[in-house]
Amino acid sequence: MLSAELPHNEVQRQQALERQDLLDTPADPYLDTLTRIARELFAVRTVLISLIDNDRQWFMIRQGLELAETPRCISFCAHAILQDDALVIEDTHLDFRFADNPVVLQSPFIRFYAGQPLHDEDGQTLGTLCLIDPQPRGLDVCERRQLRDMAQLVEGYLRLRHSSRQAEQLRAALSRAQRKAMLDALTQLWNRAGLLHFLPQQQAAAERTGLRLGLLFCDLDHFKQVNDRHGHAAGDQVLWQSARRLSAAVRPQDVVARNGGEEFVILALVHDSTELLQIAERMRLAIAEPAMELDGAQLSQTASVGCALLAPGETAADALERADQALYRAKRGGRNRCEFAATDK
Ligand SMILES: Nc1nc2c(ncn2[C@@H]2O[C@H](COP(=O)(O)OP(=O)(O)OP(=O)(O)O)[C@@H](O)[C@H]2O)c(=O)[nH]1
Repeated sequence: MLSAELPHNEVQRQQALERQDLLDTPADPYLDTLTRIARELFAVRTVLISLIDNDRQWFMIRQGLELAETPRCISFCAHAILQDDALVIEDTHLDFRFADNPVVLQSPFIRFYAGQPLHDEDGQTLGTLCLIDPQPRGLDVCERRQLRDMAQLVEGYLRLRHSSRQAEQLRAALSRAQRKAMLDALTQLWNRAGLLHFLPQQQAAAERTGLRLGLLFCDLDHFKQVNDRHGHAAGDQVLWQSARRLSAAVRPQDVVARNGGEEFVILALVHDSTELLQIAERMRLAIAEPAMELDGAQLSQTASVGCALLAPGETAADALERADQALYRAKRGGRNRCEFAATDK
């Protein structure tokens, strides 16, 4: 195996990566969508947005791969960033640089790789948009152009995101180390610590804007059976897909967290209970349809949702508790349904 050399401008490249503040960030619903389309368009097992950090490659977005990062020394993308255009390996077994790479010899058994370098506005290479498959194959001229075009969309989106106010606020509020500690490794959503961090911020935003803070608890139904019947890895895949679907079902400024196990909590600013229940229903439907994909097989999954509006004078902890009780009612009432915790306030 041949590890990639460092780019001649590695120091500036790392600085650019730090400046963009892309490492250890939660999954982004728009990039999720784009890479999902790429996966279907190119009919490959895995699509990644991979960022090349000092000693690791970190997957900012991943479709069809469980790993969150790998050491840089075995990274294909570390080779790809040395090129101007895509690095395409049609069959890793025939390439001395990769034939005995652990990710070729073991899971995910990479045979085909195509990585299009991603540049920032100053031309620094941050990482790649890459396609991976366990079968050898090529990329024709048209597919190479499509990959280039998609990478351009990713680059454009990252630039816009970088300059957006939201990113500014996130950066101001959290250091990278803090943010990393608040991310759930399996789903790339905020974890419970993240949820508790954002709760007072969302509460303050509600007061500032005159909106109400809605709290939604979403729990997958009979999830234990998924693990029991299909195995823990399949359960993890269902959690991953559920996380993506829930993120896509709400607005980017809403907070989506994994509260633990198979329970998700969403914080959303809304006008009233009608709007909150619409979001709850959207979340329920997002899990139910279409069926979850499990390595070719399909699995029906439903979720129950309990929601509450933070009442005037109420603590966020009490409102969370009421939303949790509403979830309990939804479960008791037959599951695959939404319940709202009414108050007289
Ligand atoms: N695969 C996987 N399973 C998990 C994870 N965290 C928790 N679980 C499983 O989630 C299941 C939750 O089971 P229960 O609390 O009984 O709930 P349930 O089967 O979903 O039933 P209801 O919530 O009552 O509809 C347990 O089997 C846990 O082992 C995880 O990270 N990965």
